[in-house]
Amino acid sequence: MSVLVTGGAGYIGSHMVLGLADRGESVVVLDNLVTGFDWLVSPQAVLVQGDIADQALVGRLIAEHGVETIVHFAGSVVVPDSVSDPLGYYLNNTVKTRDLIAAAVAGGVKQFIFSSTAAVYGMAGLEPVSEDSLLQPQSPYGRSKLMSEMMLEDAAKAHPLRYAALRYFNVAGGDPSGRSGQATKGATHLIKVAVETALGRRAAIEVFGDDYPTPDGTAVRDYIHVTDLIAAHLAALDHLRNGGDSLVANVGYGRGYSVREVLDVVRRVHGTDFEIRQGGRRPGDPASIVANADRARTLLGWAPAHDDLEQIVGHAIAWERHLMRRNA
Ligand SMILES: NC(=O)c1ccc[n+]([C@@H]2O[C@H](COP(=O)([O-])OP(=O)(O)OC[C@H]3O[C@@H](n4cnc5c(N)ncnc54)[C@H](O)[C@@H]3O)[C@@H](O)[C@H]2O)c1
Ligand SMILES: O=c1ccn([C@@H]2O[C@H](COP(=O)(O)OP(=O)(O)O[C@H]3O[C@H](CO)[C@H](O)[C@H](O)[C@H]3O)[C@@H](O)[C@H]2O)c(=O)[nH]1
Repeated sequence: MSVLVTGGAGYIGSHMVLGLADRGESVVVLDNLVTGFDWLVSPQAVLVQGDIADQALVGRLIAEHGVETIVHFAGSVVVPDSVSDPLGYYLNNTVKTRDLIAAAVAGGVKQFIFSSTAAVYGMAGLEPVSEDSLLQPQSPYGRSKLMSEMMLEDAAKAHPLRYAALRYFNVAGGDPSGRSGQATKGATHLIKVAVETALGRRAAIEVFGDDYPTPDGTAVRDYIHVTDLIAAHLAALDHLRNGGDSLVANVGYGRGYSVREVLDVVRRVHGTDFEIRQGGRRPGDPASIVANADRARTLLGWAPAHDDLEQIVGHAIAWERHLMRRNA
């Protein structure tokens, strides 16, 4: 009995592989290595290089490894890129997820855990959003993920498949013992870019927009430590294995930080100043998104252990130093 992790060579997926392996689970990773890295995959897992849309391959992996659960991270993840290449995002995130779900149903997979996103809410306002808040994605990325949620909901009604769609807020940081982190080339995520700038790998960081209706005018997000996010996946896996119902759940801390506040924390934790340039708004960006994650806490028993922006940034810095030594 194995767990199939798609996108397991990527940032978040590689942490899931570690979380599963640490529990003694048998893990198969399917990843086409478009943005992932084979060296990020724990040697305790089997890595298969291939595409999630290859239904014959997925069917073979399910049969050969006795896969009962698929945890689906593979996808395209950059909000502004989805604005310039919507059809590419709908193909990789929606059409190919449909193929993967079809292979899961055909192969008799029992449980499916899906990487959804806070981007499904869109213009959320400053109040924390719960799962039944208005779904109004502002970007093709958010829409591509919402459509995947809808497909899962319908497939689960028609077939013996139960699922958890976890809506992640902004994931950051790295494995506390330094085994994985974000290695994405040309990364666009705020904490990764800020840490690269603090370590002198970029000349400056640009703040996208200072005229949002937020306390300091810069956009507000709910940053969650990747290890806490993985704990929510492991809790969702246990919930489904124990016969629990399908669910959609937010995974965030319920506390928002503005871009300026995040940059202050990076400066403080790293102990140096770096150049910050003020720029205009980035297409597809909502002003603020903060989670109400009561459902994950009550239904899954999820209890975060790293809810501390300084710790998140500290782990991101430690990982970045590791990458610099590795590439030296
Ligand atoms: N990073 C965040 O803050 C965040 C927030 C919400 C949701 N998510 C979701 O989490 C998931 C993982 O994101 P990440 O930050 O680890 O990104 P990532 O780019 O590091 O990981 C994605 C992985 O999927 C692989 N992949 C992409 N398309 C594939 C395909 N067609 N077939 C096989 N493999 C493929 C890539 O090679 C990569 O290893 C994504 O679905 C993303 O939408 C991320
Ligand atoms: O160099 C930068 C990078 C980012 N930002 C700002 O920082 C905030 C956070 O941006 P990120 O790119 O780090 O993250 P997003 O909120 O755009 O999106 C991330 O979180 C979402 C969920 O909230 C999605 O799921 C998505 O996959 C993931 O990339 C945004 O206001 C952005 O404009 C900057 O000002 N400068």
